[in-house]
Amino acid sequence: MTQDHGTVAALPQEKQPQDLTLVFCRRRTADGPEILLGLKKKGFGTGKWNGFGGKVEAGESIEVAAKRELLEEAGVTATKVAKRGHLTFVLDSYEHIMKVHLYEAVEWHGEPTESDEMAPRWYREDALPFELMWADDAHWMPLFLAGKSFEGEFIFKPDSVSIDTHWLREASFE
Ligand SMILES: Nc1nc2c([nH]c(=O)n2[C@H]2C[C@H](O)[C@@H](COP(=O)(O)OP(=O)(O)OP(=O)(O)O)O2)c(=O)[nH]1
Repeated sequence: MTQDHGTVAALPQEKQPQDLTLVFCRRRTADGPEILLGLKKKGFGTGKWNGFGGKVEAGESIEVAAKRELLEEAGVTATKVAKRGHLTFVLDSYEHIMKVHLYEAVEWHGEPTESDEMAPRWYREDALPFELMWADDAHWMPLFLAGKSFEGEFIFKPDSVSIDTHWLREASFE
């Protein structure tokens, strides 16, 4: 099935969408730009390096949820975030269709601190551990690091690890 934006497969009808957030902080150093990742210690995606985020709670705006998860998981307070991505993930191992709202923390403060969910660490942006991250990240992270905004859809193989089909394009969220 083909849709107007190039979708390569029909989404499974039996799954309901669920909104989640994902936030990245960046900093400039003498060695070049760095991005804050966290090693997920428990729950979905344990053992992977990722930005900080989680499920949007009932009655909560997506942006408020993004800031809350960053504070809960990394001890960092974002006073200004900018939406940079809208990604749909479909995995056999997850009961919902994931609608991940991806943000860059434009203004933030606080020293990243380990929580019970994530162990934070700064990575040079030219040396990211893609082999220890979700498979889709290698597709869209170059756009993120280049300052672009984007949307896309990733349908995983039955192993929930590798990607079966996907589309990705630049987008605007202003
Ligand atoms: N980079 C990347 N992030 C992903 C992918 N799939 C995926 O769920 N995420 C992100 C979105 C969320 O930030 C996080 C999953 O949320 P979570 O299960 O930790 O949510 P939560 O904190 O509310 O969890 P919990 O306390 O209720 O267990 O992982 C992916 O393929 N790539």
